[in-house]
Amino acid sequence: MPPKKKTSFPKQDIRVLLLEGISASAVEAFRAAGYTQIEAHPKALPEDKLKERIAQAHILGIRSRTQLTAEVLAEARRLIAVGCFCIGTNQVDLDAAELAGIPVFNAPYSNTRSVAELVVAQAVMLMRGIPEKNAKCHRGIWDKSAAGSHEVRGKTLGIIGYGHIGTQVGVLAEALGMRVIFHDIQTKLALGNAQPAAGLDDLLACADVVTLHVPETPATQWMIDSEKLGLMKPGAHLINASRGSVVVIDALVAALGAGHLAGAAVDVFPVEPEANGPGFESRLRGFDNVLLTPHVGGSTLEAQDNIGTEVAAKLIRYSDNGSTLSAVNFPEVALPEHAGSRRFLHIHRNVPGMLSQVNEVFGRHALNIDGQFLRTHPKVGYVVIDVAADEAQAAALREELAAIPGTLRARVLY
Ligand SMILES: NC(=O)C1=CN([C@@H]2O[C@H](COP(=O)(O)OP(=O)(O)OC[C@H]3O[C@@H](n4cnc5c(N)ncnc54)[C@H](O)[C@@H]3O)[C@@H](O)[C@H]2O)C=CC1
Ligand SMILES: O=C(O)C(=O)COP(=O)(O)O
Repeated sequence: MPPKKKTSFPKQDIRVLLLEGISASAVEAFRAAGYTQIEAHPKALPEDKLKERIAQAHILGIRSRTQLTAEVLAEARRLIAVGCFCIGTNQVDLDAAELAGIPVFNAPYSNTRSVAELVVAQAVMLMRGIPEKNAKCHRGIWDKSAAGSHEVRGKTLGIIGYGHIGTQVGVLAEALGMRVIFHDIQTKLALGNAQPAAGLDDLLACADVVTLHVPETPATQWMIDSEKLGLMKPGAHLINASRGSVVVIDALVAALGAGHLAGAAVDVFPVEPEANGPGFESRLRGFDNVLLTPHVGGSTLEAQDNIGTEVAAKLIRYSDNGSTLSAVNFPEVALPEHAGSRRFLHIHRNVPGMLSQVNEVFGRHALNIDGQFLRTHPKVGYVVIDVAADEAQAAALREELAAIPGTLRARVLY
């Protein structure tokens, strides 16, 4: 018996393009779900190549490096969904993707713990002056001394951005005996004994170690500049594993150069190299008291394996079933299975009269609707209709749905 046809064209024609060394667990998940055309690249693609390849892809997987601008998305004529195999989605023009009818998914928690573990370890290393001592040992210099070296126990950790990662960092830091204060733009439930700071400036003035866990937004861009660094306690440490655009590097260089800060750990940079190998430039290079890491906060095998499975599952569910639950830019529809009926997906501009035009199409064919699910965002609507239609009717219906003015995408699943 031929396999049940789930999509408007056979699964073996759906092209999945995975960039930036996405875990093999994602490839396995797609294969297990019957997808055969999976192309996986170990690196990001340069923009011209990306435009060329995105034009052919139906499903695209990226990490934090690939910039999906409106210009790049304009080439994505066949693309049905994007998976960010990471937490941040700032690398995607989410509005442009939505207006093109493309839902974007991510893995909001899969690498949270990996980042938190690294940050807590960095806090310990910085407070002990280990980066400098390590560098000296490598140069053959023995510098056994307690000067400037402190336990973290009893010291204050200031967390800016008390979300998933920030709270985990706080819990782990308290286990080491640190006093935790935080600043967030939203009111947050404080875990353990953590306390909200009176404000950002207050946090900066009180903390021995400041760690950043905000997303990249217009408000967080260059948020830590020379003025904010100047508010930090003399001899304090800064950790940035959020986004490179949050800290003004020249200001950090000045604060370290002047000895105002005792050290820093930086995992993310305003400009990051496209690929592994030589080519990393930063004014922070050469400071013995600065821990530099190549954006590896979330790069553990455990996290990458989980992310591969999680985001692939969301993409497969959307491709097979139409569910957009947990999409970051799209009307969210949680859909039941639809055995016995064909499923039509209609993504459209959210303008008056759209639903009645969609229903008219089914009315013309005198078909009963088994189920209908609608969610809208201000600019985009997503309606899913289950109907017992035969193959020929389904093809005709899809054409008619696609012809409704304002349609962004029309697909049939069964
Ligand atoms: N270095 C790495 O490899 C990784 C970096 N990240 C970065 O970490 C960021 C945070 O991740 P999560 O904790 O999962 O995000 P989240 O969304 O759970 O938490 C972010 C928190 O920041 C707060 N916030 C937003 N704007 C703010 C502002 N202007 N001032 C103060 N607080 C503000 C939010 O209200 C929220 O509570 C991600 O957006 C990503 O950029 C995430 C994973 C790995
Ligand atoms: O999850 C995130 O937001 C990260 O920054 C990790 O990005 P990556 O998958 O390592 O490119």
